[in-house]
Amino acid sequence: MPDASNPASNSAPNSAPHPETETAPVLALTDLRSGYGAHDVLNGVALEVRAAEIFALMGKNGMGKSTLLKTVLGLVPARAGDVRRAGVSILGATPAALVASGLGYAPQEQPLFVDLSIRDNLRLALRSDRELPGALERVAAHFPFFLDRLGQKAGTLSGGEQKMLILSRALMLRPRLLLIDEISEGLQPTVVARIAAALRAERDENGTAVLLVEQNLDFALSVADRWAVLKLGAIDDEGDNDAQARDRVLAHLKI
Ligand SMILES: Nc1ncnc2c1ncn2[C@@H]1O[C@H](COP(=O)(O)OP(=O)(O)OP(=O)(O)O)[C@@H](O)[C@H]1O
Repeated sequence: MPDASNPASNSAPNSAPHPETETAPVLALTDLRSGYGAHDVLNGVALEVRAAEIFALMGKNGMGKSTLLKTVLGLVPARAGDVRRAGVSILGATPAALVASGLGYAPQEQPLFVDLSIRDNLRLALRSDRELPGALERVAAHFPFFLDRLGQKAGTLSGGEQKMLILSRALMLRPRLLLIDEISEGLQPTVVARIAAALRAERDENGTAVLLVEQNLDFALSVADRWAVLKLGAIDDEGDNDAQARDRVLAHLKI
């Protein structure tokens, strides 16, 4: 039974990437609507993430950013619209199919097993221990210090190290598109800078696309190629990460 909160849980690090068409975006949302009970949260979101780009999604608290990621993953059911991954609709796809399509997810909630070691937290995302050496190689490329501490319990890691472990677990599965929910929350600047460096390297060296939900504007604009602001469940503004980006985003985030 795959773990629905972690679509990476049923995958192999070397699974073949989803066939990308030359023209289709890595992720395309059209008129996406979802919510909880009688409460509509997403009110018709249209968004495209392209190959090998980091796309930052920002917005004030409660505007629906996490709900958008969860709707892409099917954890919150879409009420209307479409979610297309490399041109193919993934609405209603199983967690295993989402992983096979190249999706990875680093959720905002701490999804680690605190009483298990770093090694076991990584192993749980793999189908077989045979895949562990390749997966650890991938982890070491970004956060080599984990290799010396594989036996340490995840619950004894610092907050920043736990975030790096969550990111490592998602990246070791070699996603084509990684969804990341507020990874910088509560972290000190040096840790945020390490995570930023890992994301840039992942994009530049492996062509991985990232949809980054963030409140930290400086971090988001230090890595993003493009950005959008979500307001009341719809995209209010979007653009390239150019000289005007910071002022434009700030204008939307002002109270
Ligand atoms: N499981 C749930 N059941 C009912 N309502 C929910 C649930 N999860 C979120 N909501 C509501 O949906 C709205 C959007 O929440 P969401 O977490 O997507 O916003 P967000 O933009 O990610 O906010 P934040 O930046 O504070 O995390 C909020 O009003 C929130 O209270």
